[in-house]
Amino acid sequence: MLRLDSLGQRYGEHLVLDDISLTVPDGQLLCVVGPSGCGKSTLLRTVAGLLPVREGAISIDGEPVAGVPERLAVVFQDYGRSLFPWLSVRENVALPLRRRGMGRAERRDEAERMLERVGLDGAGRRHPWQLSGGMQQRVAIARALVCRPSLLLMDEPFGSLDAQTREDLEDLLLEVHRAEGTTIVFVTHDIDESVYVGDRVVVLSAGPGSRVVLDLPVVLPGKREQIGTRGLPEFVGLRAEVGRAVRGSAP
Ligand SMILES: Nc1ncnc2c1ncn2[C@@H]1O[C@H](COP(=O)(O)OP(=O)(O)OP(=O)(O)O)[C@@H](O)[C@H]1O
Repeated sequence: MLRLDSLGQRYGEHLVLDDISLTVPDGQLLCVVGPSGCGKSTLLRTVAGLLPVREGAISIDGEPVAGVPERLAVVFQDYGRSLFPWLSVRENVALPLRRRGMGRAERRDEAERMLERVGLDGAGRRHPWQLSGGMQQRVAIARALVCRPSLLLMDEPFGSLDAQTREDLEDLLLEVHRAEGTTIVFVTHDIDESVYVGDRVVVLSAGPGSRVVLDLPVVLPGKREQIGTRGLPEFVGLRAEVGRAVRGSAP
């Protein structure tokens, strides 16, 4: 469980986040949306231990966050720079397992299992630069999940992909989330995307000093599916509610 208690964050004198309190239960996929510059990435960077906690507290499974937490993985938008071009796809995915002291054969098997999970079985011997952007982001997701993190942070992970690939990866994320049960905090600009992938959507107000202005559970009937789900009256209603909160909080 991830817990934020009255979290505040600033860059020098510039207050970015103010009094953010949230509890994310195990296995939840939480989406965070808000106007540009409101502090979504700052929130993720703080949870990831990349920025010191200035006010309030963060804990993961009851342990206060101080430095980069052990069982945490992060996927950024910029897949092109997140993979090592000189390593094969399989070696990229297996890399985090080295630090765990896992033997070579076991590392290879685990990497192959994750590649299969993200629909890239057979691509293990290729290099990242031989793959499309969408395939590279699948590799980044496989690498993030290979250590079975207790928390996965995703910062606009599909932001630079074309619409079709983006939809494919949203569905892949839902599938992997169902199978692995990982707790995920997913930052996106895209209101539709937040309602489509989220179990819950949190909207931050415009800065300086962003706060939570909406905390909405997403309950949709049936299995999510791109065309059908987005046409449901429940989906349309939730999207409008999130849209109003984002627009209402914009400067
Ligand atoms: N390293 C930094 N030093 C100083 N100010 C920063 C730094 N990083 C971000 N900021 C400022 O903090 C505020 C929040 O930035 P952040 O990137 O967290 O917002 P965001 O909601 O993720 O934005 P976007 O949606 O446009 O990606 C902005 O005003 C930004 O200019």
